[in-house]
Amino acid sequence: MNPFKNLRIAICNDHAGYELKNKVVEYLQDEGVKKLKDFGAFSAESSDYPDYAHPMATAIENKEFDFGISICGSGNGISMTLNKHQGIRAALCWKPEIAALARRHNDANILSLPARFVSESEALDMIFTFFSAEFEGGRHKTRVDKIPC
Ligand SMILES: O=C(CO)[C@H](O)[C@H](O)[C@H](O)COP(=O)(O)O
Repeated sequence: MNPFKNLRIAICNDHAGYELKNKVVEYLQDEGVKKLKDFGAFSAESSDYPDYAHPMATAIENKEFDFGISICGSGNGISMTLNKHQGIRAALCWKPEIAALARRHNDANILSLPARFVSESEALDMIFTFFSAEFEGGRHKTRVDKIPC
């Protein structure tokens, strides 16, 4: 089953995530994703992740996209920025099991990847796993509903 064909996915990165982002874009296009928008950065020159993360988060909050993928060196700075937005649950993941749980238990709407700590194939595995998993609801919904402050 192709988990991407009905999805509108946004992607953002900083310089540290630029190379991996290009591989991810190629992968998603090959898989026939319904809609894909790259919010930048568009080069490996030093840049500031909030400049790309905030516009992507706003577009997801405005329902222009179903999900996002964010990539920086450690994955932390970009996740911290995205999670300032009320409608965003960005999950920093480093192995497929955690990516699946981010969807199943946390209803994450952004998969955040640490480009300097995962290989391309690990990243693509996580992407496939994340988008193949579904939120389980139930007790997890009760908890997720308590997150906003
Ligand atoms: O913000 C980060 C850490 O949370 C990202 O990993 C950045 O990509 C990283 O800090 C960039 O570091 P650099 O030394 O400016 O390349």
